[in-house]
Parts: sequence; C-alpha cells; structure tokens
Amino acid sequence: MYLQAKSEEQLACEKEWLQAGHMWLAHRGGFTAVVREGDADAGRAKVRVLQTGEVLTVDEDDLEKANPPQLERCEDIASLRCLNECGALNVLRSRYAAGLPHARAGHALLVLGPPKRTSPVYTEKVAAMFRGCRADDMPPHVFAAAQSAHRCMLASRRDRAIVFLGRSGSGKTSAMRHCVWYLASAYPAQGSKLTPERLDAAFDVLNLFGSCRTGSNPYATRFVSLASLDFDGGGALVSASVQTLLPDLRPGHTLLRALHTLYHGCDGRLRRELLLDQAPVNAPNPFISPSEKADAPSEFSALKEALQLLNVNEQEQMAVWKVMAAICHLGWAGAVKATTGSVIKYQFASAGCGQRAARLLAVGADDLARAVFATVPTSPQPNANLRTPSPSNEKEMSGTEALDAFVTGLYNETFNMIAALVNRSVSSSSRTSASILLLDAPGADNPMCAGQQSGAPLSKLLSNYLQERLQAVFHEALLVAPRDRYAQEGITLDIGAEEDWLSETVNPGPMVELLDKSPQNSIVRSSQADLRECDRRGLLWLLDEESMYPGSSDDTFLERVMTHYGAPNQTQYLIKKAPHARQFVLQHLQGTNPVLYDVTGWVKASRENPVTKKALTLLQESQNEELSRMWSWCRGASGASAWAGAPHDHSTLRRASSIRRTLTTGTAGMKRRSTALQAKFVADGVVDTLRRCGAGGVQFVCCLLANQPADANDDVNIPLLRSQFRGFQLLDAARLYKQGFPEHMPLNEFARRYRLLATSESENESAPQTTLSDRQIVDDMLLTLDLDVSSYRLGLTQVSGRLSLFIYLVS
Ligand SMILES: Nc1ncnc2c1ncn2[C@@H]1O[C@H](COP(=O)(O)OP(=O)(O)OP(=O)(O)O)[C@@H](O)[C@H]1O
Repeated sequence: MYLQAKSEEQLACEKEWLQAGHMWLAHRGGFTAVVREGDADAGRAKVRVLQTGEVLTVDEDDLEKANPPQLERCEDIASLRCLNECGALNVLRSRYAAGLPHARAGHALLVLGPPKRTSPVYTEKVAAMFRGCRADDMPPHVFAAAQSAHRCMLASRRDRAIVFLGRSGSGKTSAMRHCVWYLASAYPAQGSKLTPERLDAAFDVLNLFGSCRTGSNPYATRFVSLASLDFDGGGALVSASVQTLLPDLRPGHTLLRALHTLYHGCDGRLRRELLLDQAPVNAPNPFISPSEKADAPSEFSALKEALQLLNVNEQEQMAVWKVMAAICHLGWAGAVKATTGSVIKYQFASAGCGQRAARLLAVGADDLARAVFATVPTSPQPNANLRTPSPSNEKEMSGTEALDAFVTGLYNETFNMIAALVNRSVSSSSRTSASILLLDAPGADNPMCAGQQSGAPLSKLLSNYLQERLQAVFHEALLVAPRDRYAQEGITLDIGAEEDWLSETVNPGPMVELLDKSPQNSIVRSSQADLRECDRRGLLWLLDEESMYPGSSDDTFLERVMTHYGAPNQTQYLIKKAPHARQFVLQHLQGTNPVLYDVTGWVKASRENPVTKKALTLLQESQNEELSRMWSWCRGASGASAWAGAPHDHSTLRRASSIRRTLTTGTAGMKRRSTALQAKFVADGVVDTLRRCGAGGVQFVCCLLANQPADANDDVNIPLLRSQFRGFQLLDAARLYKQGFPEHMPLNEFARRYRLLATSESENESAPQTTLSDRQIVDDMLLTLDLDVSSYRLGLTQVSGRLSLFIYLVS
C-alpha cells in the first residue's frame, strides 16, 4: 500500500507474531484462538488453546492462520494479511463490539445489524463528515455508499444503483432509508420541497402500510421497493419516486401494521365516524391482533403527521381510513354458509358488521355482499376429476376464502393509493440528469430460525427466490464480470496453486433455474417416462401449470417437482423431500439457508382470486365522491396505479414503464394472474433495470444479522454470521478483489489524466507521440512513474490496478 506503508518495526512485529504459529480453530460453535504446537498424524496437528492452555489434536483443515492484532478492526477484510473465513468473521465481530457495524469486503459494503434506532453512527454530525468525499477517502458506512454512488453518478451522468441484500430483519430497509436521508440532506436543491423530513415521512408511511409483523421482524417489508432519487446536472436532489412491486399484503394471513395502528390508535370523533365504537370488540377478528396495542396511539398520530407533511389533505386521509375501517368491520362480519335445499349460499355471518362496512364504503349492503360472494358456487360441486380445466379454481372457493380475497383486494388498493399519494408528494417535473436507484426487497426468511417448526408458506418461497435473484446479480457483478474483464484484457492474476478457489466458486444459477427456468414447450405436460432435461421447467412454472389442471392438488404439484428435481437428478443437492407429507427442503443461498417448505394451499394461492379485483370496481363505483374520485385517479387511464397523477421526469417515467411493460406484455401479461410467476417477472424487470446501470454501476450493501431475536445476549452469533457470510460469497469477493486489479481506467483517459506526472524525458524520447499507440504511451508512462509493478496490469484497452495505485496517482 502506498499510503499506509508500514514501518520496519511494525513489519517485524507482524512477522514475529505470524511465526509464533497463531491460528484459528474453526468449529461448529465459532472459532477459537490457538497456537500451533506441531504436527500429529497425516492431516492432523497439535494445538494449544490460548485461553485454557489445553493441548488438542485437530484436523489440519479446521485451522486457519490468524492475523496480527493490528488488523483485528481493519476496514476492509480484503486487506487482511491472511484472508480466510475465521479472520474475516473475527474482524466483523471485533468491529461490532467496538460499535463499528460497517466493514467492506472489496467492493461490497457489509452492515452488521439489526441496527439500533438510536445508534450514534447515523447522526447529522457523522453525515457531515462524508459530504463530498471520494470513495477511497471514507471509512465503510452506508453514508459512504450513498456518497460514492452520488459522486460516480455525477461523474458519469449515468444512473447508479444500490442494492440492499440480506435476511429478514437484518436492516435492509433501515440502511436504505439512511442512504435516502443522507442524500436528501447532503444534496438539497434550492427551494425544493424535497426535504429529508418529507422523504422520511414518505418512507414512514409506505413502510407502515407495506409491512407486517413476523417472527423474524416486527416491521417486515412485504413489497419490493425501487426508489429513485433524481438529481439535476449540478447534483442536487430535485425529484424522487418509489415503485412498489409485488405487494404481499393479505390481512387474513399476516398482521398488517397499518390495520393494527388504525384500530388501536384512533379515538374520539374519528373512531365514531369510522363506526369502530359500534364494533363487537370482544368478538375475534382475524385482521387485528388484540396484543401490543400500547404504542398504537402514538404511531397513529405520527402517521397522521407524516401524511400531513406529504400534503395528503383531511378528505383524502378520511377516505383511506374509511376503507381500512371497512376491512376491520369485514373481519368481524365473517362468512357463513346458508344452504337452502341443494343451493349453497354464503353471506356475512354478522349482517350488522357487513352493513357497517358497506356504509363506510358508501355502497349498498347487498352490492357489497354480491361483490364478495357472487362467484362462490351456489350448487354442490361436481366430482373434481370430471371437471374441465378451470383457470381460476373458482369452483373450489368457500365463503371465507372469498371474503379473504376481497379484503386483500381492498387492502392492496389502499396500499396502491398510499404509494400514489407518496409519489405525488415527492416527485416533480424538474429536469433531471441522472438518478440513484435504491432497491429493497423482502428479506430471505427461514421461519425455523425464528423458532417456528411448521414449514414455510408460498410467500416465503417468493421472498427467498427474490433474494436468490439478487444474489445472482451480486455474483455476476463481483465474481464473474471482473474475471471476464481480465480475460478480455489479457490480464492474468498471480494466483498460486492452492488458490484454485476461483474455479470452485459456487454459482447461484442452478437454484435460480430450479425455481424459474422457463418451459421450452409450455403447454405439453411431460409423462414421467419421457421427462428430459429440456422439458424441465422451474418450480414456479410447475406450480402455475398445476393450478390450471383438473384434478391437480398440492400433492400432485410436489410429486411433479420431485420428479423433475429430486434424486437421482443432478439437482438433488438443492432440493430434498422432507419426512412429512407435503414438505420439502430447498438449500437456499448455496446451502447456507436450508428452508423447510409446506406446500399446503400452494396450488390455490398461486392464482390470483378473481374476487380480489372486485374491490377496485366497488371503490370506483362508491357513492362517496371522494372515494370514487381518488381510486379513479390512482388507477389512471392506463391502470398505472401508483404512478398516475404524479409529475415525473422523462427518464423516471421511462424506467417505471419499462418495468411495467415487462409485467404486462408477452408471457408475463398472459400470466398476470399467476402470483408465483409474477415474482419471476418482477425479478426480471428489476434485474433488467439494474443492468442498465452498466458494468460497475451497481453497489451492494450486504446486511448481516449479528444475532437472532431469540438470542439471550447481544454477542455476535458466529454460526449465524458465518452462514450469511458464506451465502453472500463474501470471502470469494474479497479474495478476487485482493488478488485482482479491481480499479481500471481506459488507456486514453489514463494517458490524459496522468501525463503530467511522467517526467519530460519520456516525452522527448524517440519517436513523436503521435505515432505511438495509447498502449505504448501508457506503458512508457508507467515505467517512468516507477510504480510497483505488482500493483497494476496493462491491458489491451485499460490500465487495471489496485485501489492503492489510483490513490497514489491522485495524491
Ligand atoms: N419503524 C420502526 N420502528 C422500530 N423498529 C424498527 C422499525 N423499522 C424497523 N425496525 C427494526 O429495525 C430492525 C431492522 O429492520 P428492517 O425492516 O430494516 O430489516 P429488513 O432487513 O428490511 O427486514 P425485512 O426484509 O423483513 O423487511 C429490526 O429489528 C426492526 O424491528
């Protein structure tokens, strides 16, 4: 390193320390500091445990060289002298204990969380220190990620993206919000309404309406959020927008925070206007939890204040409360079967509650009941095997399911409305030069980690699938693209024989294919006998097909999945049947997060219920002028939901409509009602958007859970951290960064920028410059500059080098 050259004394100390044989002994529970005492039998070694003095004989493979103590809290694990897993985890643990939750693994930023709300590392004072800094001038921090994205965006005039990865509850949403806050406060436009407070309010509102309480996170985000911060030519923030994709907000299945907050938080006149004072409070309501209501009043006032700050007026707020209160009343209303002769009919179990819901929505009680129950069968069902294919499975619907679907529709319309109001408030039609995109998706989730023994439902599979797709983007950007670039540039790395890890790097591709591989010939259903590789289609496609076939069930779906992917196929290491019926295990993220799934109800859940759509029609036809006006505005003429009505810059609109197009045209359009496949198409659209940021245009923030909510103390849970560290492939990324030449610059630009640094001798020498190629000029310059030859490589079109080289040149 040019700037951090060590003194002779330091080097001698390090050498002595290393020669003393300090090692880490890796084991299931973590790793322990030991000193090597000598060799034992083949492949075994004798070690002394530092803490206890005990002498053990252990496997050589379980030992990793320890780093000198000075490196214990280094900022980048790629700068470790002995780069190995125990060393890297030790750095993360030591930094976390010292109140430094951030670190780097080459180009990736790591944040050890979950973040504490009152953490001193996210204050205005800290933010001020990052403003205007260069990437190499900042310690690892989410503010640094935002700052360098801004700097690169401004220099290149191209969009940049920051992707937040991690398990549920690890702090992705929090980190994303810190980035937004930093950029809004560091680069405000003069006279702009886009203050950090307003943006904070926007995300508070979106997160409250789009999150639910789960075992892993009481504030778990249930939608994919693609936020865009748009800057003018001078780098000032002039507009913002948030695209909300794939919302998974079903009041009957998860405890949605907004319903909880409204019901337990509103009082006085508003409570009476929403008819909540007449509700049968002691009757069970599947949409509202009776517990943890103490914070609701303050949360509700904060929500109203945030809406006010976003210029959502009283009438608009009231319209939203009415729909939400109607959902609560429908929860009490319930559904019952009323059979007359051979005719089955469903109706509200409590007519009074149904009427209250209808009053709030300003529709007739009969109209409401018809909207909810009209498609439910009114006669006994025919034998399932004789049925013709029914794409909607309507015939199997019960009254409760219909009510569930309708309420889901109402809630999703409310969420779309909130997103539209937020966008109206934060977007402007100002001319923008480029944007920073921030992508936050529901985290990878494993209910078992939160102590739940039952298998995970379909919604968790979709979240885990999205994280697999994003991990594949990470793999491509940090492990594949650099090697492709070295190959194209004719650069070889000095990688020793024992370092053939590069070729062994696990690829997330097979798991992604197992889940979403498109069928070659879509409709033909293969018999088990002639099932060939080319007939294989991903699990999401199999689920979609199964949902359309007569006589299909969750069991037949799982059977088909296992026929395609279970033993004796090559993919059997990714999937295995669990001992219980209808259960299987997927080895997510390179086997680091094995998730047990239970397919009960999946075939039905994989199709959008047609009743869901009726909610919008009912809202648009409401007798309440405000309700019908708002939902007609929100949907817009093109059904663009959250985008209608908000002013947008041309490029923002283009990006948003490009994702929308991926979702509405071609196969995606035809599969619009397949909930499972929509996850694939959303992922395609998002990945495509990220690709448009170009090579190196996407930064990754890997959020790591330091411990589980159930862990007794605040210490780092090393096995948990290790599995996430492996899942992200951080050691590989750091190694490639350390051994490669990660920074690069086109030859002509290098020549132009640093020509002055080369001595005049080279310019006077031999032939005139004009006859030399850029490569020859740069070659001469590099020799003249007398740089350490191991710190750079001269490629065919670029100079590639270590970061230290470019820091040296700039300095
Ligand atoms: N509004 C809030 N109030 C209090 N705590 C919060 C709030 N939002 C998040 N948290 C806490 O911050 C931590 C990180 O949550 P965050 O939602 O940022 O994680 P995440 O990685 O985005 O999770 P998910 O993928 O489930 O959305 C969690 O412990 C969570 O309980």
